[in-house]
Formats: sequence, C-alpha cells, structure tokens
Amino acid sequence: SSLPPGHPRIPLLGSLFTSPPTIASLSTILGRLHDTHGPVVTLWAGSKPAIFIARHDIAHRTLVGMGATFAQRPPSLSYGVNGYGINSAAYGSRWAVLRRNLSSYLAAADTSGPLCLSVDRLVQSLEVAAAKGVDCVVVPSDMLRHAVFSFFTALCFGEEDMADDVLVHLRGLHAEILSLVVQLDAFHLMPVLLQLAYYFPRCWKLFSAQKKHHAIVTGLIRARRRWLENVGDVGGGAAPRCYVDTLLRLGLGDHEMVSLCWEFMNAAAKTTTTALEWIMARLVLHQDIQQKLWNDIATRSVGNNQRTRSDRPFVEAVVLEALRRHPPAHYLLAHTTDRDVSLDGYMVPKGSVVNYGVADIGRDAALWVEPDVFRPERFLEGGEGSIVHGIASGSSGRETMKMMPFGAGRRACPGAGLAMKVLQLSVENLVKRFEWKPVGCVGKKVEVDMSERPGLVTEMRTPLRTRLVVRNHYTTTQIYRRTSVGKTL
Ligand code: HEM
Repeated sequence: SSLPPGHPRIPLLGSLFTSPPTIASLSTILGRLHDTHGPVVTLWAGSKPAIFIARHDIAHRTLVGMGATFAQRPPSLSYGVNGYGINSAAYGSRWAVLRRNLSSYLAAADTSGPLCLSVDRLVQSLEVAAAKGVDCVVVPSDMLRHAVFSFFTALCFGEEDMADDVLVHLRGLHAEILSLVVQLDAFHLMPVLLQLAYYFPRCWKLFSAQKKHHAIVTGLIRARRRWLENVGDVGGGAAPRCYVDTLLRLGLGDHEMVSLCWEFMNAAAKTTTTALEWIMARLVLHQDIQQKLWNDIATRSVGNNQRTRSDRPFVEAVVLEALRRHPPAHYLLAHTTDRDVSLDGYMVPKGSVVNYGVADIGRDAALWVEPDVFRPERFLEGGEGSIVHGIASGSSGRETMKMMPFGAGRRACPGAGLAMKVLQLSVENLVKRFEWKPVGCVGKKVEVDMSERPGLVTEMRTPLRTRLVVRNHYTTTQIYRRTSVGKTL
C-alpha cells in the first residue's frame, strides 16, 4: 500500500518551505489537504513523510489500540534545554523512570497551599488593577501568566516566596528562549537544511539565553540541595516537597535536572495560562453562562445537595468545553512508529513523523452538535460529552476520545489532572470575586475578539480586556475555603 495522499514536496526542503516556517502556514496547508483528501494526509519534512490524522477513531486505534507502536518520538537533533526532557526521551526505560517520577510526584504533591497562595495573589493584583483602571477595565493576561508561573515555580523548586525579580527574570528567559526556537522543530517538520539556515543567525542569542537559564536554575537546585542537607534529608527519607527533590533523589546530572525543570515549567505554565485566558474570555462573551456558573457555585457552597442535574460541577463543564473549543495545543508533540503500519489501506512507514489534529477532532461536526457553539451543558449528565473527561488514558474507550486536548495513550500529558484542578479552582475563584463584564458592545451584542494566534500554543490574538466588578459577598480568604474544587485538592 502507499502513503496517505498529500502535499507535493521539493527535494530536501519538503512541503513546508515558507519563510519563516510557521505553525500558521502548517495549519493552512493541513486545512486544505484534509478538505481535499480526508482525515489522513501526508506532508514532507525533507525526505521524511509526516502523517497527520484528524479523526478521533483513527487517533484512538493508533494511540491507544497500538499504544506501544505509536508511543515513540522521532530522534531529536536538539541538545539545548529540551535535550533531556521526558517528552524528547525515546520510549524506553529512561522515559519510563522519568515519567513515573513526575506522575507519582504530581499524584502525591500537596498542591493546595501553593495554589491558594497564587490565586490569592492573583485576586489581589486584579483588584488593584481594576481600582486603578479607567472604569475598572483591565487586561489580565500578564497577571494570569504571572500567577500560574509562580504556582508551578513553587511546585518545581519548592519556593513559595521566590523573590519577584527572580521570578520575572526566569519568566523572561522562558519567553526569550521560546521566541528563538523554531516552533515547527517541536513537530519535527523542519528539514535539516532549513534548521541550519534558520538557527545560524540566532544561535548566539539562543546560546546566551540558555546559559543564563542554566545559571539561574542550577542556583535554585543548589539552594534546594543545601536546604535538604540542613534538615538532614539528603537521603530522601521524607516525602518530596517539590519536583527538584525527586530529581535529586534520582541522582541526575546538572544538565538533566535543568532540562527537566525547563520542561516542567514550559509544559505546564503556558498551556495552563492560555487555557485560563480563553475560559475567562468565553465567560465575558457569554454573560448568561457566567451567571449560571455563579449560581452553581453559590448553590454548591451552601452545601445544597438537592441537585437536579449532573453531579459534575458546572465549572468543570465550562473548563472542558473551553478545552474542546480552544485547546491550547492544536497538535500533539511529534510521534513516530517502530514498524511499518497499515492504516485504512495506507502505509505509515517505520520512522515517519505522525501527528494529530487536536483542534480538528474537538470541532468535528460528525462528533459534536454545532461544534462552533460554546455550550458547557454538553458535558453535563445526558449530554453528548458527559462521559468525556479530557484525559483519555490507555484503557479508555473510543467515545471518551471525542476530544484530546491532553493527547491520549502512553504519551498523554502526565499533568492533565493537575491542569484541570488549577483551571477549575482558578475560574471558580475569579468568578466568585468578580463579575467579568464586557468592555465593547455593539448594540446589545457583546464583542470579544476570539480570533487565534497560531503557535505551539494557540493563544488569543488580542489579549482579553474586561471590566472587573468586585462582588462583595466573599472576602478573599473565604474564597478558597468554600470552593467545591478546593476541598478535593
Ligand atoms: C492545560 C494544560 C496542559 C495542556 C493542554 C497540555 C497538553 C499536552 C499535550 C497535548 C501533550 C502531548 C501529548 C502527546 O504528544 O501525545 C503534553 C505532553 C506533556 N505534558 Fe502537558 N499539558 C498541560 C499541562 C501540563 C502540566 C501541568 C504538566 C506538568 C506539570 C505537563 C507536562 C507534560 C509532559 C512532561 C509531557 C510529555 C509526556 C511524554 O512525552 O511522555 N503538561 N501535554
């Protein structure tokens, strides 16, 4: 059998030869290919085929049904900050040890303290910004970003009170490094020639930013090691209190630990902040949904058990609907196979890049009624998404894979559970504290620019602007104590 149909290629350059090669151009080309040829198509990265799958049942069959075969990652040429991460590790024993380490740390970690602290600070900074803003108008993006980043910093390095300048410096370095790497490289779609041409002029800047990042992170790791020595716990008798504690126990080298900390922060912070901004934008746009959420929160916090609808809190349905409609990652990280696989009459050759259209699957009109409409009720009892949980693990059925914002199968995001908790708790508390009002209205119609800026993470093209009206029912400390999600953290 032959390769799935696809785009013509130029020898050595492949089929993505726009300059600079961007994810926006990838999405446009893939959109056209899927329209013409169906859900499985081929692009070329130099001389290597890259197969893109945009249908949930085929995604399920490959990622879950043939889990081990499709859990491989293509070998990476990148030895930078990402060189020793879990995501770039070959599917094998090193990957298994590191992934188990992260998953068990996340499962056991006491996240409620640092999470409450960062939500508390976020609420306070929004209150200050609203008080200063003309007519209480704020652009919350940077405050959301800072709060989420500081929460994950606390989980990673064990420093709940990291000095603001260190935090800002670290955030800045993350942003700088990300702006210098070629995004298509993460999908293994850059032929070597293009990579060289693209990286050569910026390699010095990249090297210098990575060196600064290395220095700051090794400093934090050393501080943590000293702290453990002082409390006499170098051997690891007590439960680890942060991700770095677990890395020190594994006896890893400096480069490995820095790389794993980079991955932890990088994989967690931007995705989660982006999801949070999309959710809040939706709540501004749909005032009726925000009101319904507020009612649900109020009913639940007074302990009313006489519920007539699903036991799933409405906030969870809101988060799931936002992840379906606006998944931060429109594609997975690149997968590959360890053997030739025959798929619906086509051949997926061993070693080819394989990836999945996450956004296409979540917006598939064959799976979802009016997929473009934002309707959290789909995830309540009896709704078309009621059995979907956002995370499709190895044993889950095809139906639960009607969306896959966190991937699926063996490489599925190990931080999905934590991300869901962070999102739910943050949204719940932001709505408890403020009414999120629109700034622009045309007639009676609320206007919020919901267009996308394609990238490794698809953010809002125009950062959200909103008018924040403080609700006077709760003080900030009451907020967490009474939250329904908070209790489970
Ligand atoms: C809304 C937030 C998040 C989204 C949408 C998200 C999404 C994803 C996606 C799509 C993948 C690729 C799966 C694949 O290639 O098959 C992934 C992988 C990964 N994510 Fe997340 N993620 C989020 C939060 C987090 C958090 C909080 C952490 C850690 C604390 C994390 C750590 C990772 C790691 C380590 C991998 C690589 C897994 C592997 O290769 O085995 N992510 N994530």
